[in-house]
Amino acid sequence: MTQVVIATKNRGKVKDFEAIFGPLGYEVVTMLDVAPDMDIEETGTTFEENAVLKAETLSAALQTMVIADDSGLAIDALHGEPGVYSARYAGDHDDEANIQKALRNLQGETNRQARFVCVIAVAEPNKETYYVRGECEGEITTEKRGTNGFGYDPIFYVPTLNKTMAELTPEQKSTISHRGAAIAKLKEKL
Ligand SMILES: O=P(O)(O)OP(=O)(O)OP(=O)(O)OC[C@H]1O[C@@H](n2cnc3c(O)ncnc32)[C@H](O)[C@@H]1O
Ligand SMILES: [Mg+2]
Repeated sequence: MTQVVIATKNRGKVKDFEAIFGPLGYEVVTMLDVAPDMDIEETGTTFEENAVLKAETLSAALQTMVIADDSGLAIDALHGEPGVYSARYAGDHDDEANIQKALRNLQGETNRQARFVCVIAVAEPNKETYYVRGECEGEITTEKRGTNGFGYDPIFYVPTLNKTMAELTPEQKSTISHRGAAIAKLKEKL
């Protein structure tokens, strides 16, 4: 089976990638499998910078093609916060604390418009790195709903489906999500 190496340690993202690459006949391999002790510091100020950084660092270490995903939530009323800091907004990868901070900062706010952004970078030895970007529009709820997915999914409402991201199956999520949109663009390039 052909392997795709993803420079991530986020099990939620891995599930999203498997939902899309699995049916295409690819085996998804991640940093948890091939480089569990490696930590790539996300020093960039944009999703693009961080995605390229993660893909190129792991690709150089493994000398193989690597895909990386840098993503996050941009809330209009909070001027795009938490943005590239989505994973470490309130606590390092503490989804619950991050959600509570977002809800607290939006208390009494009527503008709930937000979008998920996903930039996927592809790095390969001796080739030029490239990236694609996907977005998904939604609204921040006032309380959590649903238990699927990860991160901010329980408070991200998708008006067209009348559900939060956490109320969707992984397959449903991939058809409308920022990650699904980015992977669709990626498939055209691979
Ligand atoms: O860097 P890696 O190891 O890939 O994993 P990470 O969780 O640190 O990933 P990011 O640096 O890209 O930060 C993305 C954060 O944005 C949020 N996020 C991204 N995509 C999401 C999605 O589909 N649903 C909910 N939250 C998401 C979530 O809090 C993630 O931790
Ligand atoms: Mg990260």
